[in-house]
Amino acid sequence: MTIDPCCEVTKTPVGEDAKIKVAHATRLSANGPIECDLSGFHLLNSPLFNKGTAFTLEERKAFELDGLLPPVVNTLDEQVQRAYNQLHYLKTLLAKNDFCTSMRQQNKVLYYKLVQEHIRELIPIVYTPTEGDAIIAYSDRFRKPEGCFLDITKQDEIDSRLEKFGNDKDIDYIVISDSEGILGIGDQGVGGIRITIAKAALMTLCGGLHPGRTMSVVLDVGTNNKTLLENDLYLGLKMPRVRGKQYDEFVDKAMNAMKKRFPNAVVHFEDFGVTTAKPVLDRYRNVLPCFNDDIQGTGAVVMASITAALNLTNRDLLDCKILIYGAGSAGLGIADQVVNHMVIHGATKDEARSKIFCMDRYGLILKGMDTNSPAQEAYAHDPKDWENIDTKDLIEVVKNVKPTTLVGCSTQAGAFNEKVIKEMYKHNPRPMIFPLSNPTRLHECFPEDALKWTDFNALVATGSPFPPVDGHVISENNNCFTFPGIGLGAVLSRATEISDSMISAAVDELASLSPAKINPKSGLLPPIEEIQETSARVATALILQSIKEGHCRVENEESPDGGKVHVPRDFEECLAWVKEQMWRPVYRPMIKVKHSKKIHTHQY
Ligand SMILES: NC(=O)C1=CN([C@@H]2O[C@H](COP(=O)(O)OP(=O)(O)OC[C@H]3O[C@@H](n4cnc5c(N)ncnc54)[C@H](O)[C@@H]3O)[C@@H](O)[C@H]2O)C=CC1
Ligand SMILES: CC(=O)C(=O)O
Ligand SMILES: [Mg+2]
Repeated sequence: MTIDPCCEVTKTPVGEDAKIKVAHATRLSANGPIECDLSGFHLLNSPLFNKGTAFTLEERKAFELDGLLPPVVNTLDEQVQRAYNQLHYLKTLLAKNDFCTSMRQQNKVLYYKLVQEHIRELIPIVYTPTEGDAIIAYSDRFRKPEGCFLDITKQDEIDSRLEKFGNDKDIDYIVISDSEGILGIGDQGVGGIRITIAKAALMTLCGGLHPGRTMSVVLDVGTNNKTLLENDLYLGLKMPRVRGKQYDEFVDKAMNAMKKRFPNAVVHFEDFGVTTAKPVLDRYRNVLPCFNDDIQGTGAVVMASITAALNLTNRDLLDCKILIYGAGSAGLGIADQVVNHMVIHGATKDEARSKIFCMDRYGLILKGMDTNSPAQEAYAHDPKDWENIDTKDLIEVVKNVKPTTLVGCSTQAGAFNEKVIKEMYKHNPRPMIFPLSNPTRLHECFPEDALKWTDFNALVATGSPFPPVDGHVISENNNCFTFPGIGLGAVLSRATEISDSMISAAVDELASLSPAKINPKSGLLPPIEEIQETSARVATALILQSIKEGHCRVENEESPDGGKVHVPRDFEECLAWVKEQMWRPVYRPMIKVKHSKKIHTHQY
């Protein structure tokens, strides 16, 4: 059985005699027929190849499906309509999430088409916030495994477990988590596999990566979640989370094995714990192409929202003062991204850092506090400037900083209360207020309140989706606006690394797409309905920057037509090159072949 997204077949006959001429237009061509050597029940049970009632009469003959399907042949649109009707009978969000999961396991094209057609309604079901509840309930609601489970007690099996997903050039993108800091719901043990599946699915939905070429991996190192440990049905390792040297060695073995087996894959770190996320990123970012979504993806989307808000209100980047409430992975990632961006746009590092104020559970981060992590110490302010001020009190800190931007990534629901917001508004006529803590119930404030308390002058963007408030669109300030484009760009350029300046280029591109410059009420970020176009543009900006920096490897590769791959330097031409390689949920004609060139067992 094979799927070779590199192969574009120019003729479209079905059957074993089909004369197949392969014309490689681009490395990942997303059009044309695909080869398949499955038939009968095996084919119907293969989510990547299954078309269900949409198999044509010719395909039913060629693939031995006669008698296994009712006689009517449906179009994809008809199937989507039927699936959408079924979804509507379901009463709870979790039941809808289950329905979508099982559809993804049956028929990928139909799943992605359904979600794409109803993206605003369904993204909160297949991603945050509902996915968080599905992760909490993973062991209780488990039906069918997806993804790759690497187990700290079975380290000699790492490679053989990865091998089941292919070889060498089979995988473009790996999402990996150790599950310690899932969304805002903490340590979820083995259930964290689902965040890697959800993020990989968004790479396809939003970033156009082929669903058979992404991979989801959980590192099971135990859990400190008491509820899970006490649950008889818990499916992961029932032991306390392993830390320190043993943990580091396990991560190291896993990363080396991935690099060896899938040398072209980009690695996306997701929802590691606050003490491991940054060290793991720092350890591997020069070893293989990788990024941490919570740190860099979130930093990038927040920086883009800040830029869009500044453009809207004619303010300068260097006039910003940013108060970050919750200095963990996301908070410090945002701080780092703002500093990088300011430096790229002309500030010195010290000047840029002086604009950032971080608060954590022990109050404003000041130099010499023994609770500071090394990453927090970089943003510590001089205690002399804060004498006689209660730095544990957010209102007092707001009063003294007079921030232009208030960002929440603390998981402290309601922390941005009326007094805090009104204090901010006193000093700033167009405050930027970004409560980012997921899921929705943990947001530091709700958009309706923030707008009401500021006479509708606040520029609000939130971590999870919210409906508009009195005609004001609330943008979802979620890393799903950046990681798909960053990942796609890194995959297509075959980036050797993902540098800060490549991410800054992505930020500028995303900010330039803000609809607020045309209509101030229409949100800081482009609508989710345009996410594929947005991701393609973000990817293009990243690729062009990777070329400037010498991080683009794809031009060393042989092009399918015999020469070397050439990436166009003109933005619009490069964008077309990117789009040509993006996978889309359409049924491609299928060619029956006897034997596959490659086996990807995970496609079954
Ligand atoms: N919108 C988006 O795209 C993203 C949202 N998030 C959300 O941000 C939140 C934080 O995520 P991470 O940074 O990954 O978690 P984390 O655990 O690394 O950081 C949370 C930080 O909040 C601090 N904190 C706890 N109580 C506090 C208090 N009372 N006052 C001030 N700080 C306090 C913790 O000490 C910790 O440093 C989560 O809810 C997560 O879902 C995270 C990444 C992306
Ligand atoms: C969105 C995301 O990555 C988080 O909440 O962790
Ligand atoms: Mg995350």
